[in-house]
Amino acid sequence: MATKRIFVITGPTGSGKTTVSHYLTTHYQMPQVITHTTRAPRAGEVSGRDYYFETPASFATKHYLEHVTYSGNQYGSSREGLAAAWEQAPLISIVLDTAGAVTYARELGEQAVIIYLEVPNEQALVARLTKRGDQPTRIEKRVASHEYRRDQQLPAGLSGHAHVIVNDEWAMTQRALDALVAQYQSGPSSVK
Ligand SMILES: Nc1nc2c(ncn2[C@@H]2O[C@H](COP(=O)(O)OP(=O)(O)O)[C@@H](O)[C@H]2O)c(=O)[nH]1
Ligand SMILES: Nc1ncnc2c1ncn2[C@@H]1O[C@H](COP(=O)(O)OP(=O)(O)O)[C@@H](O)[C@H]1O
Repeated sequence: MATKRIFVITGPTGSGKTTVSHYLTTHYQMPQVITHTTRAPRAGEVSGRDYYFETPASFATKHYLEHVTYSGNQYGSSREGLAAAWEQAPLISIVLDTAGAVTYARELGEQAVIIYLEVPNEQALVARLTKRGDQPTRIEKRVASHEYRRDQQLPAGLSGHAHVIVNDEWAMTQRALDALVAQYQSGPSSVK
């Protein structure tokens, strides 16, 4: 049985975390751990596929490995969700803010393969969020939030532990992801 690992996809809003997660699911059938949130669904988002959308009361009833407040909403990932995804395959993925990624690196050690995404040009990032359909007021609030500013830097707790991918041209990102999957499908490895 191959070693169980989790690809933890992190980075600021708009850096491409959802896009990368979707790519890993569609090209490598990598199950994604679905997390819980009290934020309202965006157009097209479905509960149980994108998130489990919760009320503050229902959010409080779950058992979390870690949970955070991000830009005024709560988010959390459960141990049960992790176990359920590993039942399906040894390589799974999750999308987290950088605080969650630090917790995973600390709790799971080498089992957590951290992928930190960045988009160096903020204007390009805002243009992507606009194209995604985010409301201008929502983008302003997000970009001004403490959590967004914090997630623009690789946290000290992940330094030497994260694979940094500059998500500028998608073809380059895809190549970096393909190389990483090949590396972990063929056995254990260290961060380069
Ligand atoms: N720590 C943690 N972060 C989460 C969890 N679920 C989602 N996030 C992160 O919360 C942040 C806000 O997510 P979202 O509202 O979907 O906005 P997005 O950044 O535009 O994708 C993102 O950085 C997500 O990666 C979770 O269970 N735990
Ligand atoms: N390399 C890329 N080039 C251009 N647009 C991209 C690229 N990667 C992602 N996008 C687009 O940018 C927007 C934000 O990406 P998304 O995956 O939703 O980010 P996040 O989950 O980190 O907030 C989406 O509309 C997505 O299609």
